[in-house]
Amino acid sequence: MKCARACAWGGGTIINAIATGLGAAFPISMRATAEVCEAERDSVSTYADVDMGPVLRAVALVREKLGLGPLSVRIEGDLPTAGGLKSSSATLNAVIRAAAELAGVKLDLFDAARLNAQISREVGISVTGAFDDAVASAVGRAYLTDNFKLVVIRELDVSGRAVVLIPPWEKRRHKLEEMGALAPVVRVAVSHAGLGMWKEAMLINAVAYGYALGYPPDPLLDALKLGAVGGVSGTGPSHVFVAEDPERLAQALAKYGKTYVVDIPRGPCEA
Ligand SMILES: Nc1ncnc2c1ncn2[C@@H]1O[C@H](COP(=O)(O)OP(=O)(O)OP(=O)(O)O)[C@@H](O)[C@H]1O
Ligand SMILES: O=C(O)C1=C[C@@H](O)[C@@H](O)[C@H](O)C1
Repeated sequence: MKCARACAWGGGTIINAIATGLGAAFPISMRATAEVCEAERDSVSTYADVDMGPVLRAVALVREKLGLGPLSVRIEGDLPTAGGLKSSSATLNAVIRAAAELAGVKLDLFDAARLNAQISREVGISVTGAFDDAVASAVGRAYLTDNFKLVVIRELDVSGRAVVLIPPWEKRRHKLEEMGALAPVVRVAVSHAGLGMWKEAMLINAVAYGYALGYPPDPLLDALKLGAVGGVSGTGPSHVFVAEDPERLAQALAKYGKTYVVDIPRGPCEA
């Protein structure tokens, strides 16, 4: 039986696309790796404690699109599935890249992300398709994207290191009406990102979505006081901050939950 392996990055939010359809994300150096093998029937195993229904449906769609038979998929990695860290985008990117190799299909990383967005909408693991997350995860760079048109608007120059905070708060992704109500503010973030001003965009986004989703503002305020930028990632509860002195910030935020210092990759994940 032939097998292939590929990996993809998790990520953090600059602008959550749920309110406007336009979003931006950057990669973080936590990954999901997929080993995909020809098999007698579809199966998926993973390191994560997640509902396997959506990923199984996604694998069936990936192999249909690539003209493959049944697949056994094993997902490994260090990317937490706490919510907000783009674990579904990374998992699906890793599966798509490995399956494409198995099928002998040359798939450009942006096209892999497009397929990811189409499938993630179809199986219901994202609202907009999360093309912003999928591109950052596959290409390993930060971009502003239009998730409905599946186009990249521009690259954003995000580099250095980041702090991931995973607080013990429940997910609030069902608050679609609240997120939509903040669209006028999120459009201001999009205007800034369009000019390359991603730090301003990230702060406006964090304040808007933090408010709409009702997360406590304390981690964001503490991070701002220490000169970092960031806030809630996606719909949370994870928060992500880009910081000059990430060790100091991680220490300051440890009272809110688990913290990790991560790199911001500058290229695709290599398995
Ligand atoms: N590490 C993983 N291994 C296998 N399947 C996964 C993994 N992460 C996500 N999935 C699949 O995607 C579905 C949605 O997961 P989840 O909502 O936690 O994604 P997420 O990307 O972490 O969330 P967010 O969009 O908030 O960052 C899961 O039910 C599962 O089917
Ligand atoms: O479900 C979605 O469409 C999205 C979820 C979050 O990750 C967002 O950050 C992303 O921009 C869009």
